[in-house]
Amino acid sequence: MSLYYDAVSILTAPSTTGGSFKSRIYNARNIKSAPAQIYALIIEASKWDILLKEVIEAAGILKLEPKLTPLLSLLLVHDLLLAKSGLAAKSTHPLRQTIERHKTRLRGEFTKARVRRGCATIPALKDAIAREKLALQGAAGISTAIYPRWVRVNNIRTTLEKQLSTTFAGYEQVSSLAELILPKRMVLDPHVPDLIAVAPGAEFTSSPAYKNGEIILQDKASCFPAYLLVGDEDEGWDDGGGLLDGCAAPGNKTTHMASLLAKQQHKHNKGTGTYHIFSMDQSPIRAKTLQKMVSTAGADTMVTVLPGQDFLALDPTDPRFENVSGLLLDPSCSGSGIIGRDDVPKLTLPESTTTSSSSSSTGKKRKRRANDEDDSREGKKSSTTTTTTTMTESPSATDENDVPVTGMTEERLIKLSNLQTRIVEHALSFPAATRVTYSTCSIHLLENEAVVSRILASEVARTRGWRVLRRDEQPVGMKKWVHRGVREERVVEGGAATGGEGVEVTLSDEELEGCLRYGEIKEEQNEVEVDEKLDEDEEGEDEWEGFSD
Ligand SMILES: C[S@@+](CC[C@H](N)C(=O)[O-])C[C@H]1O[C@@H](n2cnc3c(N)ncnc32)[C@H](O)[C@@H]1O
Repeated sequence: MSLYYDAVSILTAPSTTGGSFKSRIYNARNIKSAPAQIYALIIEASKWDILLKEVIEAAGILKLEPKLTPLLSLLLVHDLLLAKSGLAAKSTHPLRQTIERHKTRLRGEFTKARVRRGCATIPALKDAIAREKLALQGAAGISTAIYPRWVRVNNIRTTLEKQLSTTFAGYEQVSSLAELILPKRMVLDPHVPDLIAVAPGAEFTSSPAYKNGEIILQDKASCFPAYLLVGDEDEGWDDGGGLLDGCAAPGNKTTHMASLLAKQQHKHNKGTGTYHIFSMDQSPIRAKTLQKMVSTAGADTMVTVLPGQDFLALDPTDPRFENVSGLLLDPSCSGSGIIGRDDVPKLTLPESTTTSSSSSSTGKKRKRRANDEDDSREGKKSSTTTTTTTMTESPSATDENDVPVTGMTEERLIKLSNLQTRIVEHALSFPAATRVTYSTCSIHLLENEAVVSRILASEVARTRGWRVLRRDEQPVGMKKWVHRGVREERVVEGGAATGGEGVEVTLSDEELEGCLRYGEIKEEQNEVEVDEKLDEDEEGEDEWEGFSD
């Protein structure tokens, strides 16, 4: 039974720990059950919450069983009615017996709720509930479209055109993220090729395209580094050198690089062996996930995974790397940019005689920056930021991040910044390197622009003539991106991390243009203008566009 108590403890813990919802579970110290099991239970229960509330209230079990809390009852009833293997508890456990005393009633109410919605099957019912939830959120003024689900088409296995006529066949193409409030709508991203935004609740993990690696769920910000490095099919990577991903697990950016290369190769009729990618992670466990993702994406022939390899221990003069000309570095960071992603499910709970209804079960949402307006609508904005810098020689989240932000102090940020700087400096020393991207999912200047500034001042950068890539040299979609580097730390109100305020960098305007920030941005239709206009507009009101994995 600890599964249900563990899930309750995760959902009711104060949100001071930061990180994505998944990382909070994996980093929780007080749980006994498998983190994956807790995660799956909460995510699944959150998809059904409004129906479960209806069933539990109609069955009246909270009045009959005073030991059950609304949240506990919702999780238990979910498993009783919907989990393939039923309740995860011994038949003698008192909590299981409490629920099972009412199983006939609960099942009866569940059937009535299904029939009321005219659904013959459970999948049809699931769809109906997803639509009801979206409509309810819309009615409450919560724009779910601000947290779209991002789907990247994998050019190794398929094409955008094929996916539009299969996976997205029933989808209506709309032009702004705000219109994703209704299901079965999609936006083709104007910045990153082959990237599609859909409504946040959209489920793809059981689709053939997802299982076959034709589509990959990867947030927009996490797509910047590979695109900046590899570029478009017409003006992209053409120096024939190899690529290297130094901090690669779970593999989103490695597989994105492979996809971009595959597109270029198809277009120019080159064989898939033309380019090669070395991909590594110092964690042997995470490297297994990396290898799995590479294989699922069909990139085995393009990518060599070096499991458990510390990038800093890699010898740049090793003959294997003599042609490596592009390196992508996405090292461990504070993860502060994903702290506000609000991906902790908020469950609508059943009413008991003593408990008020529809309470949000989960921790508080992180506040936005002090100077943001309109904080009143829950989920309106988040402070998610990924910064990517591309450097040239005369360079994400899901669970990409592996450092919990718990107790993040300035001292800790400086340590991370030191390590990040060492990692990028090491990349700059590869003999054939001409381009390097560095990215974090941190909002802190210390981990972003300050790292760039330190790298530029390093000996290797000065002797080798490294500089930051100018905006006019960036791939087409990235030139249009509005948010660029900043000189001063942005103050984040109420954030768990405090470090870095007061820190400044002296990067030139041109160098800041090479640092792309992901965060609150303007509506996309304003971004198709010329660069100068975009710069002017940047000062204006901004709209949240998505979040990073
Ligand atoms: C933010 S995650 C990378 C996410 C990945 N780029 C993606 O897009 O899926 C950082 C990874 O860097 C790895 N890492 C940190 N320092 C490293 C080093 N010195 N050498 C190799 N891997 C390292 C960590 O184990 C972690 O898996």
